[in-house]
Amino acid sequence: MVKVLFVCLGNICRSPLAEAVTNKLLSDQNIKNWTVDSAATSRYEIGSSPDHRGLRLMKRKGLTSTHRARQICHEDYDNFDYILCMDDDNVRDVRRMAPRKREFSAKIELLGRYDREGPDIIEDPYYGDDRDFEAVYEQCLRACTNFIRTKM
Ligand SMILES: N#Cc1ccccc1-c1cc(NCCCN2CCCCC2)c2ccccc2n1
Repeated sequence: MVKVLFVCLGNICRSPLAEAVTNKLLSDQNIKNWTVDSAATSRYEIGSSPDHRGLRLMKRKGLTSTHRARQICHEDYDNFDYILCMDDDNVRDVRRMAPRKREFSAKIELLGRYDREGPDIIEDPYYGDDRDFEAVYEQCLRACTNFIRTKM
């Protein structure tokens, strides 16, 4: 049983895409006992569906998402084994928002570190276009594929 939380700034572009990619990879490999979720460091888009550009890309790739944006909370730090962030600002904010009083189980890492062919950082495509969302998808596909392989 692996429990992984993907995190980005608004939880409508990068992290719900990483969540959808991971769910598809697990389903295609008939791996059942994983928990996959995503969250935001900010409160910008709480309750929002994934960005329409991301939903369009998911449809093209045969992915689905019913996710609604939520902000990371203290329970996440013990409910998940891994909190995988998209960029260094996310890592900084996730560390800053962690519960102070106690140790917690989640390992906070950059998702891109699992992408051997690309950069460690998965850039925010919010002010970008479909090509930027495609680039985020390709990085997530490689990184999530390797993440699953190393945690099986
Ligand atoms: N901030 C930044 C930023 C900087 C560089 C590149 C992208 C972004 C950026 C901006 C967003 N919303 C616009 C600003 C939101 N308002 C900012 C001031 C407080 C009230 C809210 C995003 C929303 C969802 C997901 C990712 C986003 N990413």
